[in-house]
Amino acid sequence: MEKVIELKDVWVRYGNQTILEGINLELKEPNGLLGIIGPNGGGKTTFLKVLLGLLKPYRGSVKLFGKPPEKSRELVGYVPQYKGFDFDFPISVWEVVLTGRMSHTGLLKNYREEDRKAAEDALKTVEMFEYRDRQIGQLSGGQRQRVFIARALATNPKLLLLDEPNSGLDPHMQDELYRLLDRLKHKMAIIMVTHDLSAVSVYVDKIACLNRKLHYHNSKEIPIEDLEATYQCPVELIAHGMPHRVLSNHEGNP
Ligand SMILES: Nc1ncnc2c1ncn2[C@@H]1O[C@H](COP(=O)(O)OP(=O)(O)OP(=O)(O)O)[C@@H](O)[C@H]1O
Repeated sequence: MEKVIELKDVWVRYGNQTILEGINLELKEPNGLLGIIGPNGGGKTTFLKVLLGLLKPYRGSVKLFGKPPEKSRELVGYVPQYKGFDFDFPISVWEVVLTGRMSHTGLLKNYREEDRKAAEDALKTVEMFEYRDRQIGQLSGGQRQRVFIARALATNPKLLLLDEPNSGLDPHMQDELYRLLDRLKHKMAIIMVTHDLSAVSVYVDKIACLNRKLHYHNSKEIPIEDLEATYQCPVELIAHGMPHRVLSNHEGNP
């Protein structure tokens, strides 16, 4: 079976600042949830952009499903951070999800029956179909996030990338989000970038830490040295009801 992701010695820089340094990552399983943690500015969003083919490494190779990212776009769903999004922008839930099909249709108004069906299925998957005629600005933060996930699901991706999907959500909404991801991860591979270290310890199947360099051991266990190298400070592990672990560090979690 084709590997979901294969990165070999990937280096990325902005100007003369190196952001990603010698990244190697192999993800073979077609499903499961990988959490990527790391400090602010550590390169997590940059890393996702490399997977999406939006940024080209100056060294190294990137393959998704055996192909370069620009040839595997339709297999990848992306839920970016929407922190700059103007929620007064007049667009309905239905239209947001349909934009997820735009690479298929070209123009939104020309969508076909299969686009309509894909958008409907995606909204049903995230349990938001009954909200399809609402304006996006009329939804709660958790509901919006579900709609954006539906948008990413509208192409039936085999890999779903989420950039801090829990940010700005209250604990109850976060819980619902993680339960949704828990369901989705049986159908696709998911990578979630997050600062929520306690959620990572509970919900993900595997963890990677990123701060310029990526530390990954194809497991949920991260050696304390890797955590300290990533956060560049002493890290304390707190037992939190076996078998989960919660990390405590300078970012104040939990
Ligand atoms: N377009 C850009 N041009 C120049 N530098 C950039 C650009 N985008 C990001 N950077 C820099 O690259 C570094 C990594 O940024 P990135 O957004 O990937 O980090 P991050 O780990 O996602 O951070 P956060 O957790 O705060 O979202 C930062 O120092 C940032 O200032």
